[in-house]
Amino acid sequence: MKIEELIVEAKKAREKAYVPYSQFKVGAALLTKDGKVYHGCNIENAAYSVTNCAERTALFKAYSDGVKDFTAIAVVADTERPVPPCGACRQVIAELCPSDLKVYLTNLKGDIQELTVAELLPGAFTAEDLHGK
Ligand SMILES: O=c1ccn([C@H]2C[C@H](O)[C@@H](CO)O2)c(=O)[nH]1
Ligand SMILES: [Zn+2]
Repeated sequence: MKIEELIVEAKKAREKAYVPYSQFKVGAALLTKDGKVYHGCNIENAAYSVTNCAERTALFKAYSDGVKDFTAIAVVADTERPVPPCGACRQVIAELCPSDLKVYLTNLKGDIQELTVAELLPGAFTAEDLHGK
């Protein structure tokens, strides 16, 4: 699948966002090694802090289906610059995706920032830190 197609999928995911509090819709599209696409949107809550971001929704959907091998993730929002994932999502992406996985941050104007998971969260806290001696 071409990156442009994955970004179209992220825009479709964005339309499903549940955002009664911020009105800020975000979509994510996670491409698996088998060529399947998992959609994710942000899902807010009256108790604001339990909101789930689009990126984590997509990853958690895939993981809960037992799917763990990905080739790319695209994220889109109506932002001036390509939408930057929050710190929580960067940490979850760093845990569940390989460090060389391609991340495409985009916006509705068509700007695309391509980076790797390693670049998304340099110095991430990892399982090695937890268990290493
Ligand atoms: O990369 C991002 C940034 C923000 N949000 C969501 C969380 C919340 O619902 C809204 C405003 O922060 O946007 C995402 O889903 N992904
Ligand atoms: Zn987030």
